[in-house]
Amino acid sequence: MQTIAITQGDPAGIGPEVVVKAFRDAPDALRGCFVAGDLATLRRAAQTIGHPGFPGLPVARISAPERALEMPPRCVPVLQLPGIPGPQPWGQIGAAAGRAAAASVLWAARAALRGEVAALVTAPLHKQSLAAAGLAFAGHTELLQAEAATHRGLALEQMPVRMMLVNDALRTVLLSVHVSLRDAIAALSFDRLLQTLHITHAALSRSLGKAPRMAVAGLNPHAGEGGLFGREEIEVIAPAIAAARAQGLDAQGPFAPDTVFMRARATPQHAAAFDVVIAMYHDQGLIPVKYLGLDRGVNVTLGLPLVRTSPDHGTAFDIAGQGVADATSLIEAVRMARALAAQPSSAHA
Ligand SMILES: NC(=O)c1ccc[n+]([C@@H]2O[C@H](COP(=O)([O-])OP(=O)(O)OC[C@H]3O[C@@H](n4cnc5c(N)ncnc54)[C@H](O)[C@@H]3O)[C@@H](O)[C@H]2O)c1
Ligand SMILES: N[C@H](C(=O)O)[C@H](O)COP(=O)(O)O
Repeated sequence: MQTIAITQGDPAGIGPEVVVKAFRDAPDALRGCFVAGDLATLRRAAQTIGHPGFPGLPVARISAPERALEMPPRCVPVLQLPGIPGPQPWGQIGAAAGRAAAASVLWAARAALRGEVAALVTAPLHKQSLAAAGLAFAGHTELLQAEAATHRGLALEQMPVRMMLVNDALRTVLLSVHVSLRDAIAALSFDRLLQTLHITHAALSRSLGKAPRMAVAGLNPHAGEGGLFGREEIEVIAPAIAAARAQGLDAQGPFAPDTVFMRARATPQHAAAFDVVIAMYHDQGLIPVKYLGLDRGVNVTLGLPLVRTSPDHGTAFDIAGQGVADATSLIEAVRMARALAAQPSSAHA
């Protein structure tokens, strides 16, 4: 069994406590996992889930990733990172919290790129704390892209990545992620959509074992209604789909964005018509997935030469430190990371 690094997340948020909960509630799934971060932060998190008769979980310092394999179930192994800031006030944006979250992700990313861990699972960080710490990345996706490009000696545009959100009913891949809606519309181009289709096709062909049926959502209401409500479908989206089809990909659309997710959703009564929906911007894709339940979704970065998954929720500052946060999404992220890492080629997972 290989080891998986879990990043601690923002110490002011629910990341550390969902991590310790996952070790408590899913010891089999968490076998071989360890936390890259700060021991005191994880010990404080373990206290949040203690109650009379259950004093919390043991949190043990390990000296190297492979030591995680020797840990008994329901013990949280932590690889203490040098210089990482310790516990921070719950629910507050801060530069020290951003530095701590970033240190954990950077360590885990580099370990994964060197092949020292099989995958990384990232607990949520707060993007404003990351910015306060002086890191010019919108989130994990952009930071990991930059680390991977540097590791390979490539320019950023030579390491294109995409965000995929998955639950048991839907998959969606986003054309653009953390940009304003105005910039997202500007980012829609023939090349970017074609590249998104190729990245999605490559990743899902590996994980599904067959070419994915890809539905492309329109940008405008009713996919433009024949040009009455916008021309992007006619001028950009349809030509990119046609080019992808000519290259042998199973891409269809553009479909009306308000109904394509319904058609792609798998239910016990209804087989999904598509394996994935390509969404034209962040909220178009993420609202349908998150609306089905934050506990069910997993965020996977496609295009990286490493496996990275994450829960689909954020730092939830409103409930941090109370021990009430649901760890299901993190547990699902660990299961998915293990499955992706076990594929014959996990590159561009
Ligand atoms: N993977 C990540 O690092 C990640 C993912 C999403 C958001 N974020 C960041 O997190 C910060 C806060 O984002 P937000 O407030 O928009 O979304 P959020 O997901 O943190 O919270 C939205 C709502 O869902 C609830 N919630 C979230 N996770 C929960 C859980 N595990 N159990 C129970 N309730 C839960 C919260 O209490 C809140 O009411 C932002 O900086 C955002 O960018 C990070
Ligand atoms: N857009 C993601 C979501 O809402 O789930 C989230 O912000 C995470 O982004 P990174 O994986 O890039 O941190």
